Amino acid sequence: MANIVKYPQVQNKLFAEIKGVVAETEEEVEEEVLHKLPYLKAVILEGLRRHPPGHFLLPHAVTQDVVLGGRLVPKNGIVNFMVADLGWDPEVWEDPMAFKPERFLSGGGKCGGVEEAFDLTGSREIKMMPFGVGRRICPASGLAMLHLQYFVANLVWKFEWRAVDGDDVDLSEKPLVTVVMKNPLQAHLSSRVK
Ligand code: HEM
Repeated sequence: MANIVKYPQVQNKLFAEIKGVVAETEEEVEEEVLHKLPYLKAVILEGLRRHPPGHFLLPHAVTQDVVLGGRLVPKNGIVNFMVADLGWDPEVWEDPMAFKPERFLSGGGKCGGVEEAFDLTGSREIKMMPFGVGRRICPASGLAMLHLQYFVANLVWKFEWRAVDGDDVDLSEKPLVTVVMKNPLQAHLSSRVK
């Protein structure tokens, strides 16, 4: 939501996309239409890439000696995966620190591709892993994606979000159990409901 407030063009594009599939009189964006909103999904994916709630996975361990990139990880050795850094790798992502949902849409840049084809589970390739990958992937990743899409769609459908005058939204992060905003988002909301 902070990026949506910071970049009004993202919010306008999102609102226009929702308006294209939801009748103006509808109070709610229903779950059934979420699959018709590729830009919404791209915004959520970009949020998870740029600001993954966990900068590390749960610690994993190897059950036998493994050589990874020329280095030995000994049996029972603990491996930590640097989730945030993976999503910010300039070798993989063009202009990685910028918030550009278009990169998840067809032809949207170095990591572009048809949005539906983006492999969040990492079963084909791993470009980011906000939910982990493989056997220990977050079992609620589908539920989390559904809720993120549903809530963001409805928050933008029902309210116009504007930054507080003179306030450049500060995206600095603070690590707690998950990573949160260092300075919580402040915004002016106006109801769009007529
Ligand atoms: C945006 C929301 C969420 C994110 C980014 C997220 C991310 C993650 C990550 C990175 C892991 C560790 C994976 C690994 O170590 O390989 C994990 C594990 C887990 N998550 Fe989530 N999660 C989210 C929401 C949820 C929700 C809503 C639930 C429960 C309803 C949940 C339940 C779990 C459980 C039970 C595990 C442990 C799985 C295991 O160790 O086998 N997560 N999650």
